[in-house]
Amino acid sequence: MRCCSPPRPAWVPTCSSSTRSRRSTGPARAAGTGAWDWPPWRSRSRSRQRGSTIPAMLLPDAVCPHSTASPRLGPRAAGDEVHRRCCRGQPRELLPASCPGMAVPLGEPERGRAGRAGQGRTERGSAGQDGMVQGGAGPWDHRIIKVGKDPQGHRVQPAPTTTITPNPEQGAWLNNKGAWLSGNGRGLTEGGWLIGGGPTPRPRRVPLTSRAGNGGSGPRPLHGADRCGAQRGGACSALLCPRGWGGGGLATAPRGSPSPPPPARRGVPPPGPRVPRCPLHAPCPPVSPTSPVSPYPPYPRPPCPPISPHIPPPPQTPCPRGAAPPHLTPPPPPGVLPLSQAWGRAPRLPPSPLPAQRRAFSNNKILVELDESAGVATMKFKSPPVNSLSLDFLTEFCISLEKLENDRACRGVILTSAVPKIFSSGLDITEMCGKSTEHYAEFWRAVQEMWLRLYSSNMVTVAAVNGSSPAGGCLIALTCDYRIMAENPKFSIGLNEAQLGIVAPFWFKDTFVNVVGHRVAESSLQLGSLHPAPEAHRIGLVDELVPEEKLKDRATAVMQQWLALPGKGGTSWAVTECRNGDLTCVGGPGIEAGSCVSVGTGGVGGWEVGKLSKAVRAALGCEGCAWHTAGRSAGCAGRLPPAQLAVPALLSRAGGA
Ligand SMILES: CCCCC/C=C/C(=O)SCCNC(=O)CCNC(=O)[C@H](O)C(C)(C)COP(=O)(O)OP(=O)(O)OC[C@H]1O[C@@H](n2cnc3c(N)ncnc32)[C@H](O)[C@@H]1OP(=O)(O)O
Repeated sequence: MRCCSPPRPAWVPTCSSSTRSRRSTGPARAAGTGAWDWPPWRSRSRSRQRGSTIPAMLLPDAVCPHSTASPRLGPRAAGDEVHRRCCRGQPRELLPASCPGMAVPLGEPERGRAGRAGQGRTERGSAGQDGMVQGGAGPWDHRIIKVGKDPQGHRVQPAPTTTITPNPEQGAWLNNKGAWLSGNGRGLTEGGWLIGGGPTPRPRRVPLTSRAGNGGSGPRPLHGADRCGAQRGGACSALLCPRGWGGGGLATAPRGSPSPPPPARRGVPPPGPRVPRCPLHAPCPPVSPTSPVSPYPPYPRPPCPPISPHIPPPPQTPCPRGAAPPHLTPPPPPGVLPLSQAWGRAPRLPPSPLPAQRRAFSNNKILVELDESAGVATMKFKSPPVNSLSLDFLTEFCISLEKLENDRACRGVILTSAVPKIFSSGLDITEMCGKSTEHYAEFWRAVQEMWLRLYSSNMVTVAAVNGSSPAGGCLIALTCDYRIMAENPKFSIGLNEAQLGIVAPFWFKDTFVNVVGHRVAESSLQLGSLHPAPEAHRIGLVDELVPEEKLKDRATAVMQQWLALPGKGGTSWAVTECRNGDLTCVGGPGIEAGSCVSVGTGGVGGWEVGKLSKAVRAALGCEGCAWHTAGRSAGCAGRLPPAQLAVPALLSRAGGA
């Protein structure tokens, strides 16, 4: 129930006050032009000011005192009355849809009343009639559309069908009847209609049936499961509560639907397909038709707890290990990667005396088996024929890794392949040609994220290389703490990009240099060498060779050795950032950002995406910063003064066992 009632944002004005403030700020006309220079109700700017993106247009009319008149007078009459009483004959185009004066859908007989809205700016044709609607002076001068036709020139249905022409730059929308709409893409209101949309304009017509929910005082916020705030980690705004908000659901009209479905009675779902109820929220208790319960939701309402999308909320029982379970740890601030949570994890626990517990989860590309008693997971690549690193693979890799990061039972990961003779063939070449620029960007972001997450993992990472491992496959192995390879001379490993006529990105190169040293890396990269296993061992590219059948056992033994070390048994590292010429610790595993050794001024924020990428960019761009790991330093560490180079070594592990 708590989650079903929609929140009333603290800043939301009541209808009357918002009407007042709108009037007080007044829709100013540009001098001499007669055009409205800015719609004063533009909720977008209001929302921005208040740090919210919820447009005022989505305000509940429940907060409008006028709405009390609605049951008595009926929606039309109430609308007329309020329009006269409060809105002082303002052109309808300039009224917010949350005003009950707009309760009657445009396109109904009232339409004629609106007349012109600003000389020379918008001129409303009758619905369905072709005619020009053009912008006048003002920010939307350029806007010219045809009444009765959509932007593609297709003829559209007469009113109340609405075609929306978005102007993302201005945050304003124009319909085919010349009325300005306001909103931020999460929902647009026009009279008795509420038009769904997304940040990318996706015109959908949704007849507003929710008026029935409170006696018909005006438009209701649209809610669909796809818009549930809780599903995006925010507060739920589910409006499907039968206690008043929308009468149990909003029907979604198919495109071009000629008319809205008949209004529903309060508490009775309207006909038509129902928007699915938010699966994250408990259903509201049934409300009897005669229930004296207020149809309006109580507010302010505490926000729903942050819940990862698609993961059902875990039972909030005490953690058997005595520490706060991960889902009860405070959510990271906005813009902070969840990875940071892993840094703050409680000290490792000694191996459990209980019998070995194994868990496994799998996705299409990767099989993960977690031995809880050992605290070790094995990630097996299973993407035949060659485990190429496609976007899907990389995404699933990062998700699996993050799951393990956040799993308190897991302290180390062994990476290996379930495909015979191939560890990984590297980046999927088909992802790098014939695709859109956006796809390339997404793909490369995924490649980098894979590298960053693995390199910065809080867990011990061991690569059990049981097959060939060119290019990107080699990068995965290089990014681990330790590499064991099957001693099969047919298996080779290396950064062979030069043989393909491409250049290994500099962060591939840096990772390579960190492992094999400068000179070996230089010649190997220049030749694009793929080193057979024995040679790879000789040059230090892999740490040891073992017969293939012993690879798993050896990897497990190495892992135990690492995990037996004090502290987390993992790598110790910190991101350092250059500020005013000084290095500052941004954070690291078990190291609170800003609370560890810092050289120079203050600590900085933590694992914040922007800052991290800035640090990494700076590190890799040799701007005087370095991204360090204990025992290996990436980037341009060589340029740093010795004192700064010593910083990572000074970092002691906090929170170790
Ligand atoms: C723009 C800057 C980018 C810089 C960074 C680039 C990083 C990279 O990782 S680039 C990719 C580099 N990878 C390679 O060069 C590997 C090429 N592949 C091989 O050497 C071999 O395929 C093998 C040793 C991995 C496996 O050999 P084998 O068992 O004999 O299998 P096949 O050669 O017959 O291949 C089977 C099948 O898989 C396709 N394939 C192989 N590698 C890739 C790949 N990287 N991406 C996509 N697809 C790959 C291969 O084409 C075969 O497909 P079919 O012909 O359809 O059966």
